[in-house]
Amino acid sequence: MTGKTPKSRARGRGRGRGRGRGLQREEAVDPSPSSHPGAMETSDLTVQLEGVTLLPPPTRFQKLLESSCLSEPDEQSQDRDFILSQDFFCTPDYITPDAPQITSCLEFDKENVCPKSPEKSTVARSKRFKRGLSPGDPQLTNLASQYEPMEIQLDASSKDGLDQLLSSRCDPQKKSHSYVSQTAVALRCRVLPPPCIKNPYINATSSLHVDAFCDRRSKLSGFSPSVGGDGLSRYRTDFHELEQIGYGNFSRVFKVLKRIDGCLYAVKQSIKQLHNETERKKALMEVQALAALGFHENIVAYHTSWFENERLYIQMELCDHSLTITKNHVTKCTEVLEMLYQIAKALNFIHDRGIAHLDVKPDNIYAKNSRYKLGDFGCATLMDRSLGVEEGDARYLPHEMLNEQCEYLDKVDIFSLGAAMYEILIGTPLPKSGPKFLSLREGKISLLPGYPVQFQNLLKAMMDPDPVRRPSAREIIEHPIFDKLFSKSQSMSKQ
Ligand SMILES: Nc1ncnc2c1ncn2[C@@H]1O[C@H](COP(=O)(O)OP(=O)(O)OP(=O)(O)O)[C@@H](O)[C@H]1O
Ligand SMILES: [Mg+2]
Repeated sequence: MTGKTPKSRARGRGRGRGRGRGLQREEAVDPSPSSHPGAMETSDLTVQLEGVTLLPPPTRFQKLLESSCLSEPDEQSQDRDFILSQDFFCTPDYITPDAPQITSCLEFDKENVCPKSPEKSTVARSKRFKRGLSPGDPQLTNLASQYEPMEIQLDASSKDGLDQLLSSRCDPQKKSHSYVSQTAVALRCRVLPPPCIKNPYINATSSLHVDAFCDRRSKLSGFSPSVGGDGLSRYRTDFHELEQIGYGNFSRVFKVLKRIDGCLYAVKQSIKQLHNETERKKALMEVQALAALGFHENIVAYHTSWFENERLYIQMELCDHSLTITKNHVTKCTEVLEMLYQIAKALNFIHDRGIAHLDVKPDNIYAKNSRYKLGDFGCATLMDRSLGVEEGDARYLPHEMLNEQCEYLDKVDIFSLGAAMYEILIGTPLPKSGPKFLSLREGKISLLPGYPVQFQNLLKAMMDPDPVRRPSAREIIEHPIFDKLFSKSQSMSKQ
């Protein structure tokens, strides 16, 4: 970002608007211009902008303002309103680009104009063009000459499209050089969308999979890992980051405020840059699974995702916290039953759609308004094994998965859910290895005094060494133990 402090940015924006309006009021009181309208504006501008000092000699930019005002008396007041707005000089912080090279190629007259507002300068230039200048105007040529073209490397696939795009505007002699203005690059980013990718979790026969974009897919490589090539960070443009709320082996998760709708979300960001296509494809499996699944009240809701700076960003529903075991952890039996029931419903939903999660554990179960939600689909795969299998956290995996002899991927999730609930009940993290680790995989779980035997038997069945004998997610949610739980909660709500 720029070197501006947030405070200075906020002040700049707030005052700018106020000053613009203030000037209009002053002019309404005394509309008579002085003999030299340009000089009058310069002094007004100095007063209004306080900290921004206009030093002699006048800049080319000022000259442009003055001559424009002299040549167009009827548009004078409109132009002033526009130019004297502080917004003209300062880019709002959320659209200040991260990429420094763009700033350097657009900076001009650092002393008089807020130097870190390249995007606004570009916009302002086009507005001036509409209001008074024609393409052949020497003033415009003068101003444009200050903008150095930037040399960029073009890959073979994008070059064709870009050449077509620019053919009507480029000098044929210059075409042989790869000099392209920044505006053209930004334009290219808008006209050439990223490729469409097939979602492996959606049935191939589905009507959604008419291959409308197959030719585009084959021509363009990658998943546009550098969205933001026009210098804007989508993350910074769309969201205001509030705090980091979690991290895992692969990602950091932030609580963010979405600027356009004012709602809070969680945005998960990959820690490592995903340099090659294989890495990016693998990371995308998570969002593809979430998108293919759609909405379920016990699955963390997925909103959107994108690549930026070679990292994958996933915008999700914000939850309160995960069920990670902490010190002084106490959980009531009814709460654990509720968790088991709700996550079994999530598993039933995904298993019905042929997807296995393969990383069910307390860290990946989130609580929100006393509802429990399954998240982190980073290891999700198809149960028919047509996609690769990547195992999750070994502490919660059954022996058949660790021995890579796994036929029933849905039953892996059942074991993991049983192990996760067991861990929450005993209140201490499960072992990563050793004799205790092995005995748990042999179905030897110690008795839990104070908890109903029926419940303990259910957990034992879920962690059975034989995957076939483990109950399915549907069998779990239909277990009679939940009848008691719900009849109790119903009678409590009637009271
Ligand atoms: N939607 C969310 N709302 C609130 N907190 C979240 C959300 N998503 C993730 N978190 C927090 O961030 C942590 C890390 O997220 P996540 O498990 O998705 O990352 P990961 O790198 O894939 O983890 P792992 O190491 O398990 O593979 C979670 O344990 C949780 O505490
Ligand atoms: Mg996780």
